[in-house]
Formats: sequence, C-alpha cells, structure tokens
Amino acid sequence: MTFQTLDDLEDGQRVLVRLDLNSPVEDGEVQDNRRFDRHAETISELVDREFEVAVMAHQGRPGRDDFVSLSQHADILESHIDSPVDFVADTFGEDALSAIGELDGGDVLVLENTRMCDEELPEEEPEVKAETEFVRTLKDEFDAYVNDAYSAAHRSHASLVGFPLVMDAYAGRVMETEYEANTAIAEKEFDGQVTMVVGGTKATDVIDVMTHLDEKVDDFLLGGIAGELFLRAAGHPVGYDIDDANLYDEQWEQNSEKIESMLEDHRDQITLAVDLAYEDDDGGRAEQSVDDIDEKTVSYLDVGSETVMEYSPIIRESEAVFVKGALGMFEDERFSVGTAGVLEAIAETDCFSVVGGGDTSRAIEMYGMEEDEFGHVSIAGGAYIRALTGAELVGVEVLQR
Ligand SMILES: Nc1ncnc2c1ncn2[C@@H]1O[C@H](COP(=O)(O)OP(=O)(O)OP(=O)(O)O)[C@@H](O)[C@H]1O
Ligand SMILES: O=C(O)[C@H](O)COP(=O)(O)O
Repeated sequence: MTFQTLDDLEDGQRVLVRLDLNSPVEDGEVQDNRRFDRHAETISELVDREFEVAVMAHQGRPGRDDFVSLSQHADILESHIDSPVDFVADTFGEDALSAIGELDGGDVLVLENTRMCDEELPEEEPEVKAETEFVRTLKDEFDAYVNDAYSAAHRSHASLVGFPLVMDAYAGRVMETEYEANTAIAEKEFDGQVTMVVGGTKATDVIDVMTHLDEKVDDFLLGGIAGELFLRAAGHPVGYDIDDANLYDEQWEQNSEKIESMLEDHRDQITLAVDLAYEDDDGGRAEQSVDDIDEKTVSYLDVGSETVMEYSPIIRESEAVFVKGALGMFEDERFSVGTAGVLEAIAETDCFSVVGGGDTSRAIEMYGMEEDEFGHVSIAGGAYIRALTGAELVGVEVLQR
C-alpha cells in the first residue's frame, strides 16, 4: 500500500508538517544531528515551492531532563536551510494561531514542543486523537498535513495519527525514503548469520521487539541499559537505579517477565556483556568483570573492552548486522569504547548492515566513520526495529488509509 507524497501536493498551500527533531540535550543545549539534516530536505522543498509551513515536533518526555522547548531546534533547522525559521512558544493557543495567520508563502514557523500539549501523549486510537481540541483547532488553519516523522511513527500520538483522519495527508521525503528502505530491509532474506546489537536507554521498546525477532535473528549482542537489565535477570546485581535517574527500575517492572522468559527459551541466542565500565574516583574510565560485581555502587556507562573483543568476531562472521541503541554513553569519549568498537567492527566487515536510532546514528560521524561504510543508516530507532518485525507503524498506516 502506498501513500500520497509531496509530488501529489498542489503548490502554494498552507501546510502543517510533522517532523521528528527529538535530539540529545547536553547541559540544556540541543545537539545538532542528522535528523535536522534529513528533514531540511523536506522543508527546503516546501519553501522553494512557496508553501506556508508550520512545523510540529516533540522533544523528550515530561519529567525528563531533555523535555525542553523547541526554540533551539528552530535555530538549528534554520542553519540547515537557506531561509529564516521562526518559532512561537505555543502549541495551538492564541499565540500559535496568530503566528500561523501571519505566514506568507515560503515562510517556516516552528510551533512549541507538541508534548507540552496534554492531549498529545497518551497512546490512544487515531479516531480518539482526531477528536482532540489540539487537532480540531489546528486542522482549520491548514489545507494539508505532511508527516515526515517516520522515526516517531510507532507512537499513536495526536500530532502523528490525529490529523490524517481529518485532513488531506501526505508523506514527506524522509517518511518516503525511510519507509521504502526499512520495508525493503524487513523483507530481505539472509542465508548466513544475522546479528542484532541491542542497547540504548529505551529498553522497553527493544525488548518488546526482540521477542518478535527471535526467528529472524541468530545472535543478540546486548549492551546499554537494555543489556544491564538482561544481566540483572541473569543474576548479576546491575541494572538497578542508584540515584534519581530512573532509567532501570521502571523498565525492569515492565519487562522483567519477558526478559526472564527470553533468557530461559533463547539463552543460546543472547550474548551478554562480560565486563562493564564506570567512572572512577579520578574521573577516568575503569572496567570491572561482571562476575566480580557483588553490589551496584556505581553507574555502569559502557560495556568493557573484553566484551568488545567477544562481540567483534561474532560480527565478523555475520552476513547481516542490525544495530539499535548504543552500548554505552558514547557522547562522552571515555564511554565510547563499546559503541565505537562495535561500529568499527561492522564497518570493517563485508556484511549487510543497518544502524538505527536518532542518537546511535550520531556515533558514526563522532568516531570518524562514514555513512557509506554501512548498508543503511536510519534516523529511526524504535520505528525501524518495529518495521523489521513486519509490523505496521500506526503513523504510516493512517497515511495510507
Ligand atoms: N549504560 C548507559 N547509561 C546511560 N546511557 C546510556 C547507556 N548506554 C547507552 N546509553 C545512551 O543511549 C542512547 C541511545 O539510545 P536510545 O535508546 O535513545 O536509542 P536511539 O539510538 O537514539 O534510538 P531512538 O531513535 O529510538 O531514540 C545514547 O545517547 C547513550 O548515551
Ligand atoms: O527518538 C525517537 O525514537 C522518537 O522521536 C520517539 O521518541 P519517544 O521514544 O520519546 O517516543
């Protein structure tokens, strides 16, 4: 099934565009990344064709440090296209409507973080989202809706699934290319070994998907927060929160049964880290064998060098390698050994590879690798691995109705 694209959109209209600009935030500063670069292509095309463009996007989640305004995103987006990008600190209230009313052909306006609107987040059916005041108010201001946010298309949120039910809806260029690439990849068959490197912070997303990929993937190599939860299930005292970070315990509550049953039924397909890295008292990197950890007293921020040495030959023997999520907090060079080591092993190997994730794909350029050393680099994380299972993404599905 296909959707309408920008080729089907009549010139000069007022368009409401959903991008995924969800980015890493370090000390309050939004970090530029390839999501801006890729979405700039869609926005530039709309500007060149004299559309009046308003952009919706989200950043972080309420209660987390990365839940910030989109004002910096507007500036970064502007630096990727050749024309001004305005920002209004409002999602669909009077200020937003007045700024939208002032748009002229070729103008771009970024609206405030959609997740600051109460109706955006709860996961509900598209039909319910279409009835929200948020959707009902904004839809009257525009002639068409464009969804370019493939990487958020696994979420049934108002800005993603509500508008297509009540407006003419189109796929942007990123939506089109990511959908085509990931669908083709999901249909690929491999004769040899298929390996999936699973890490990152969104353990709930990856563990759900792992349970659906156990026939397609021969070897899961674990790291990141997800890997620590598997180590906890295997009897090691890691994968617990030791401060207010709230990265582990809630995800453990949600997933412990699934993890335990995966370990029980598929132990031979799951490879766990043998050592982990942490920050020592002098601010350096220290490593500890998993077997020597009696109690969690520090935050483990990377897998250790021994683990990279165990994972690399498995990668070298693979016909296909999929990566979702970083093996450590690679943004800090001290904790990049796992992520950079595994990506380098993939780049050096003649296998088919896909690296996905808004954050994870950033590690490629940070550590001196080139995108063309990999089969496909997706700016989608959760959406791409869900697509690998052959499942429809709700945000894509409503565009195809
Ligand atoms: N042990 C760890 N402790 C803290 N953070 C970690 C650890 N391991 C990995 N990370 C962080 O995980 C992040 C990447 O994982 P995340 O789950 O956000 O995936 P992603 O690649 O960005 O995919 P998505 O697009 O779904 O967000 C990195 O920014 C990295 O710093
Ligand atoms: O970064 C992502 O994977 C998407 O923007 C979805 O964000 P979320 O996991 O916070 O819903």
